[in-house]
Amino acid sequence: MKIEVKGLTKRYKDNYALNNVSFTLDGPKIYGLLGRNGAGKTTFMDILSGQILASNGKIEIDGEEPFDNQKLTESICLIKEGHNFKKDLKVKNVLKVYSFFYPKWDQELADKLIKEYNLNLNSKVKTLSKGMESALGIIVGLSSKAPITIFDEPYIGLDAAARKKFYEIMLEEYEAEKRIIIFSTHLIDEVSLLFEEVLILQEGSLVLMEEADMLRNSTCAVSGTIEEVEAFISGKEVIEKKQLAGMMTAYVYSSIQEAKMHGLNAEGVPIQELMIYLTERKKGA
Ligand SMILES: Nc1ncnc2c1ncn2[C@@H]1O[C@H](COP(=O)(O)OP(=O)(O)OP(=O)(O)O)[C@@H](O)[C@H]1O
Repeated sequence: MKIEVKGLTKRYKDNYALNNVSFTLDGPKIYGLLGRNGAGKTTFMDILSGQILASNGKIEIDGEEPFDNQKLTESICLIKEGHNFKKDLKVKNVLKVYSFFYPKWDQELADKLIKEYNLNLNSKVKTLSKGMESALGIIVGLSSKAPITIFDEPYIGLDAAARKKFYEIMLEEYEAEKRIIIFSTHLIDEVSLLFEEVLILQEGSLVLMEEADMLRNSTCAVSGTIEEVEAFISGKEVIEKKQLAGMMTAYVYSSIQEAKMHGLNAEGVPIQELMIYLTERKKGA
């Protein structure tokens, strides 16, 4: 499916949650949607999933707008942190409701994940712990097999092992059947290796949209003595530099290969650092 975002604007009184944002997500990929608090990520995902209307501009999914369009929303599954399910429903009934709604629902996968996450089908949602409720959201999101699956901080309360399991299963399922997965999170370092393309929002504007591999190849973390590193980064765009005991590490726009040719230690820059740098720079601009 193709998602075209055209001049998308959402205004709450004088506050622009999204301000004339345009981009296209073309085809199945795992997209990382990143940004600081209040950047407009949830607003974008709510408009995309047909839950709220834009103030101006629009989103078209294969040429159709999602708001009030049930046929289209059967292809979109949005899982948010908490607040996904009616509290009085039992787990098995939650699964039933979603299995009716999503035409490509995969019951076998749902059954497998219920076991993986140790959920009791007869428990009511209101009796689940935060982590268990998040697990149920993850189960619904993955089992929906919706061609556009959106996870908005889906794992509040889930421990590190349970999150790792989620990433593994998500990747397995994605490899088995590709779809558009939009993943928004503040735990960027944990999950960034899964991203194929990264979008960064800041104060309602898009500040970066780039293939993750391209980002990894065009930036690097170099370390060595202060003199060596200073000489290498001179004239280059520097993201950040730190000194410790006569040594320096700098995050810089340059390839790992180039840094290594200068005899420096070099590795990739964490996408989280890049996000902080780009959003700070935008603020100060
Ligand atoms: N219903 C609303 N009424 C008024 N303002 C809103 C509403 N929803 C969002 N906003 C404002 O729009 C801006 C963007 O909010 P949004 O929730 O989209 O950001 P976010 O990037 O998802 O943030 P976070 O990472 O903190 O979840 C914020 O300034 C927020 O206060």
